[in-house]
Amino acid sequence: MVQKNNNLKTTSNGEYKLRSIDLSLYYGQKQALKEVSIDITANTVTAFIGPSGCGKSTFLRCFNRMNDLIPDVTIKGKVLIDEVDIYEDLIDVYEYRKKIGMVFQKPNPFPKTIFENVAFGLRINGEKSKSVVQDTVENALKLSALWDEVKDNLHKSAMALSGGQQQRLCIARAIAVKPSVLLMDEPASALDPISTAKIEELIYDLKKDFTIVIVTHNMQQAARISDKTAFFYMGELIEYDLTDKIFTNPAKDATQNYITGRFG
Ligand SMILES: Nc1ncnc2c1ncn2[C@@H]1O[C@H](COP(=O)(O)OP(=O)(O)OP(=O)(O)O)[C@@H](O)[C@H]1O
Repeated sequence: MVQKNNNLKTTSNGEYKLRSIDLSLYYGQKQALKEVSIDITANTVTAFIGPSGCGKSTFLRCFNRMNDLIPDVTIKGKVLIDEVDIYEDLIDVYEYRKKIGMVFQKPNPFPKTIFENVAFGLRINGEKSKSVVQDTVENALKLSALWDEVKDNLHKSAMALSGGQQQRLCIARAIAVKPSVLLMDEPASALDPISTAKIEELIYDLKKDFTIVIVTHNMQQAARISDKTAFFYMGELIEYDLTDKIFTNPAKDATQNYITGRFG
């Protein structure tokens, strides 16, 4: 059973791992995010919920500057990681992206062995020590609750794994380079219920070491695994609070209507 942390620190700015301040984002003329401000505490799970097209994924992608890759995007406001504004011109995007791991909706292992998938980021970072690579791969696979299933097949193709195993492999690949933040965009929506349960347990375990932000359409999932929940609607952050509060006694009618299935 997932244990929630209902005593999250929310007082002083210095305590937050991730923040956005009045963040607006436009795709061309179309405004997809409207002055979104949020503070996320380290070592918590935060769920972004809301109807399709409300801006959840766009907002998630602001935290690793993935929207920079999309032409004609304009971003106003601030995004801070460890109190550093990541949209400041001087920041080294390559360096700070190492702090952020990302897991996508569909598992996307490389057509390489299981071992090489997890070792990939270390190799890119120039790690030469065989024993460091070996130990890191093993630890990442253990943290991702995949080690026991793959330890005898590390040099077989990752493509032969099941969808759920592939997704845990992608989590292992993301955490092998020791980010401090894990962004997950509907990481279980393409998986069967058993694999989904494994990913949910894993997310809960990983928050000891990582700050996790997850976009999900599955409200039961948000209720089960997250400490705080942010409800978005039409590009606005409508309500952000402890998950138990959002799902039992939300402050806004729109949140209430959404969680009770009245729209979305
Ligand atoms: N690359 C893009 N170019 C133009 N518009 C985009 C782009 N990506 C998203 N949008 C638009 O921005 C708005 C927010 O989209 P986004 O994908 O962030 O929403 P979402 O809440 O994650 O939706 P879903 O739950 O369906 O994934 C939508 O109107 C979408 O059409």
